Amino acid sequence: MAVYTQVSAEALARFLAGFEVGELVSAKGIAEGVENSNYLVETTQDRFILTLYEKRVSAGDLPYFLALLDHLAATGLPVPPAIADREGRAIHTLEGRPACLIRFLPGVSLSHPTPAQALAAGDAMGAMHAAVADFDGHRDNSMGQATWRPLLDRCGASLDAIAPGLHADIAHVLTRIEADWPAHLDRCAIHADLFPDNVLMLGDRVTGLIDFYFACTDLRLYDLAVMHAAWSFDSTGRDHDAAVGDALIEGYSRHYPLTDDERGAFATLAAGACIRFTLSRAWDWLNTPADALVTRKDPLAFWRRLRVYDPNLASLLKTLA
Ligand SMILES: Nc1ncnc2c1ncn2[C@@H]1O[C@H](COP(=O)(O)OP(=O)(O)OP(=O)(O)O)[C@@H](O)[C@H]1O
Ligand SMILES: N[C@@H](CCO)C(=O)O
Repeated sequence: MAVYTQVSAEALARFLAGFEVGELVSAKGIAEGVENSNYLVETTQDRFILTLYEKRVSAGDLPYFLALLDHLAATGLPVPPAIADREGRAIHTLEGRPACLIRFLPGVSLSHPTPAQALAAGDAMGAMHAAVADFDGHRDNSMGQATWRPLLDRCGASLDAIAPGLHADIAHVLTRIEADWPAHLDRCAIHADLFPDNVLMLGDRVTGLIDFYFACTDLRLYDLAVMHAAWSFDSTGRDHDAAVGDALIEGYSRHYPLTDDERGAFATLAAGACIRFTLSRAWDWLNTPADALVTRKDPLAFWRRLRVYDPNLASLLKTLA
């Protein structure tokens, strides 16, 4: 589960007293997620999400994330803005961590999206990219393509404890991706982590896009490639559901039809997404104490997806053959 920082009832009641949100009724740690500590907070007026930002979110980036959320919310997209306190401040410190009180959105995140749900989610991503056309915030991608080689080096030979030969295999694939990376494609503010657990839905309707804490300026189509890799496989990365992947692209294409150039680059972008999540998960796998209150995610689940995005290369790798 992801509650790294415990918040006492007393500290939470004091914190909420600074807002016009009513009195604390209950607070529960939320099990989902690996990055930040999240609580579902109920007051006499409403429900909220309290997020305490942990390892990968730096306090200095919060103004960018909150400005992006405000911008998207103002265009009518279902994203949760942070609530300002009586003095107009949305960014706080609680139990020593940067913290925000966030509007609660209805809906549930799906474990097994259908093509109809993927169509709606792809459409929502397209609408989000259209909505940032006049957003002037900028943030470099702290987990972007240029960071993968240094992260691979930091993980080092320990990767072979996850699967023998993994370090050499990732290095090999990364060399190919670096050579083919389509850096000339359009850039804009992207979500960069729009997994099924970051999309809330009711039936086939998107009711929330959440967890913008990797948002950054990067290739627009890389966002769709991350989504494709995250949505159209089972949790082990072995089974690919092409209908879900196609539906995502179809929904997205209502806003931005893919050009031939973009179609040609898509597999490289998706293979890049596989590397990004293999490496971040591997880093966590190797560096999270076994008794931590968080479920480590399997790095190989993203690595296996390469069999779909680059079957020829995958067949040459010791860890995938
Ligand atoms: N604004 C919101 N409205 C309703 N539920 C929310 C909201 N924000 C977060 N949640 C709930 O909290 C869970 C964890 O939130 P979130 O995905 O932001 O955590 P995280 O640790 O950053 O996760 P990740 O591992 O995906 O990066 C979500 O799956 C969802 O159930
Ligand atoms: N969505 C990511 C966690 C954020 O880096 C994963 O599933 O690995």
